[in-house]
Amino acid sequence: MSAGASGARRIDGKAFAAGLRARVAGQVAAFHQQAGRVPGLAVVLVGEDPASQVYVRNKGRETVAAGMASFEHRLSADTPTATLLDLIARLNADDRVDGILVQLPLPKGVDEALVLAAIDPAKDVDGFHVVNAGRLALGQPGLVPCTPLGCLMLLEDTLGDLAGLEAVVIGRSAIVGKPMAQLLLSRHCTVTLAHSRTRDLPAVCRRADIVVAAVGRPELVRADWIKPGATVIDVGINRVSTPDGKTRLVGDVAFDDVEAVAGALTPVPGGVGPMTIACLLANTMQAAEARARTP
Ligand SMILES: Nc1nc(=O)c2c([nH]1)NC[C@@H]1CN(c3ccc(C(=O)N[C@@H](CCC(=O)O)C(=O)O)cc3)C=[N+]21
Ligand SMILES: [Mg+2]
Repeated sequence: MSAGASGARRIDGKAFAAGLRARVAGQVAAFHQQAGRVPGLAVVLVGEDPASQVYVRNKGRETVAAGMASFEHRLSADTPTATLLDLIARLNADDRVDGILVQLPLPKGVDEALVLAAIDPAKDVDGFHVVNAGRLALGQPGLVPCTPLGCLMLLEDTLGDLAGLEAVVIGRSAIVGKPMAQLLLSRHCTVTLAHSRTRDLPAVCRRADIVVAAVGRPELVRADWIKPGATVIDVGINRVSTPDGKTRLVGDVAFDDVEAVAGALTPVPGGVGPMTIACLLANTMQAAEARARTP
């Protein structure tokens, strides 16, 4: 193979997500038959962050495409925490609503922890509530955060059984890194959760059969960090400026270099991002079925 030639399989998250959304759409149709209603997802957007507006629009479109009901609530950036808590209480009580997602980050001045704690854990399709985080930590069934769940699906589709593999997760956020580590542990990986204070991160990564990068640092992970043949999952979505004055999306992984060494890796875009939204729909379906069982 010539220098720089690609050795890695490109993991097609976009295609996998389309398949998952189609399977969810089938479950929605069956649920509609049995329950006489469709699952519903409420998305709450506070403020006018342009990236958040794009995500929320995409979520709404894909929710409807899967046959579910979509409820969007847009509030101004200066909305008091109490008003938001009031809305959450109404959504908790609304039987048409199976899933509630409050788009993060919330504007400064809103008490994020208080808002997330107010969501009924049975409707917490983001899996951010302490009850669902605790269930995941204890290995109990519950709602699992969408991004790490999507990463796990791609890993199992690529590698099959993950038992015994060395996994290094870079980034310890409550939304991705920590739940990712818990999920890999549940699949019997040997898990290292690395972060900004980790000593010799390249050497730690070189042990890994699986690297999940979730730090938000453009192209941090280089080719010489990767054991030949390893599977690399790139959670980063970084918008960077190019010399010609435009912007483009890059991940936390130096894709072109790592592609020559890795066994398989996800691109950005078209990797983990589409899986996040597909898993949100899957979680909403799961919440609807659980609520239908225990009204
Ligand atoms: N409560 C909450 N839950 C979230 O799940 C949540 C959130 N807040 N806040 C923002 C982040 C970000 N996020 C993404 C979802 C889809 C793509 C996605 O589909 N990306 C595409 C294209 C991206 C583009 O072109 O801009 C891709 O990677 O191929 C990206 C990012 C969900 N988030
Ligand atoms: Mg960190």
